[in-house]
Amino acid sequence: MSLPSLTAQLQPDGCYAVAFSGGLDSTVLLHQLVCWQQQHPQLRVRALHVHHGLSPNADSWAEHALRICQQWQIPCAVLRVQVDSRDSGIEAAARTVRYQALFADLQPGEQLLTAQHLDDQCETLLLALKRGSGPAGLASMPAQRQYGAHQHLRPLLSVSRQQLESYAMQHQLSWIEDESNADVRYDRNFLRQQILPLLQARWPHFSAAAARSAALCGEQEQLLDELLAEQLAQLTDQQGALHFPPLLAMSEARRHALLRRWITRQGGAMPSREALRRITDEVMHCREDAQPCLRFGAFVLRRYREQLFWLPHQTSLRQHALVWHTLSQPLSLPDGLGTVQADFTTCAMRLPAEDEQINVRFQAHGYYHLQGRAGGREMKKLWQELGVPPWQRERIPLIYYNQTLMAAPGLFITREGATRDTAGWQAIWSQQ
Ligand SMILES: Nc1ncnc2c1ncn2[C@@H]1O[C@H](COP(=O)(O)OP(=O)(O)OP(=O)(O)O)[C@@H](O)[C@H]1O
Repeated sequence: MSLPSLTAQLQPDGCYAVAFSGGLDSTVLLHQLVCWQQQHPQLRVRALHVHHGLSPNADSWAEHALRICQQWQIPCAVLRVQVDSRDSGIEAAARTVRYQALFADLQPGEQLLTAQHLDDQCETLLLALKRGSGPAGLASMPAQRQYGAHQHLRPLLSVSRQQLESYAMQHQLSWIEDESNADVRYDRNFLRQQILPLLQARWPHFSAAAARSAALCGEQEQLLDELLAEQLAQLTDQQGALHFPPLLAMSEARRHALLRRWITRQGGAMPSREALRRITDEVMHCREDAQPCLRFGAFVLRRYREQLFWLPHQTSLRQHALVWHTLSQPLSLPDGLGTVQADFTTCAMRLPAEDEQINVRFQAHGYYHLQGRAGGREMKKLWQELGVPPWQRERIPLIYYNQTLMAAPGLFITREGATRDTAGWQAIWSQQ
């Protein structure tokens, strides 16, 4: 079998890492690259095998991958991962960690190749139909996508499994069969073993036609992406918050299209129609002071004033109190909040007295006078004036001397914390 698709998609002087499971598809892909490299010695190819540790055979698969690569004189790395299937099914969890490991191992300028084929694409489309997906889901797998700084290509997407098998026979390739592929309790295997053969027997071009439908859906989605990109950029601020009032004047279709793109850009999964309706009804239309919060897996959607926020699920740090013993050393904050450190080149806050201990807490109540402002205010009012959303108020490090609030780094200094002489410091909060 000749594979024009490979040479059409790849560069003869490119730098490629093949995700090599040792199964039929990736064995054919790797073999083609090895042959192609003989004609184009500048082509750089290596193999990456992910060891999931899920099957008792995982070690022997890794050994097989290494053996084949040694035979073909291709560098091969085995990447060991741990699959945690608590949040999603085992297949989805394995896929997530697999791609994380593969992309993390890529070198600058290297592109990732995976070997999904036409029948995989057809199965993906049928699975998307089963879930009731919209055009983005029905678009199935793109032949090419950008992932961070790297390209991910699927050069065999238009090649059928039967073609791959003939190629493997012709070149006497050996490959491994994952025993779990026979288990029809998995939806994909059920389609592969029991449904697709029936469809193919009746309509031999079914997979190719389904893949064409997927590509057409992908094209529509891309067009919408392009048409909506400018408007989405105008509505989104640098932190990713979405200014939503204009969405309420739009048709439902346009509002949903913008919300979907905003959510996926923030790292969320594609929301259902029902979820989008709830966002409109329960979050955008609710009373301003209602503090709505919708949970989506590991994320929450919140509203503050006229903006929507898509945030990782975060805990309140109200109960935390840390003692800052040595000002010359940065103080590490809990829950990935970074550090606070002292800057003695700026004289903003007074230094603590002998009997005052510096501590950092994450809550404040009561009435305060701030430096540089006339009159005092309730803490709640101060946060409102500063435009700090309620959920952030319990995650901002506050500097206290004993029981008295002195400052919120970068936001304010209280009258008690202000310095009246030339000695002093300021607290800097670094959130990396
Ligand atoms: N253990 C592995 N090590 C390296 N690459 C792998 C491994 N498993 C799968 N791959 C790569 O991913 C491709 C798709 O494999 P498979 O069809 O089993 O994945 P999947 O779980 O259905 O998910 P997806 O198709 O979305 O990646 C393979 O052709 C191969 O390139």
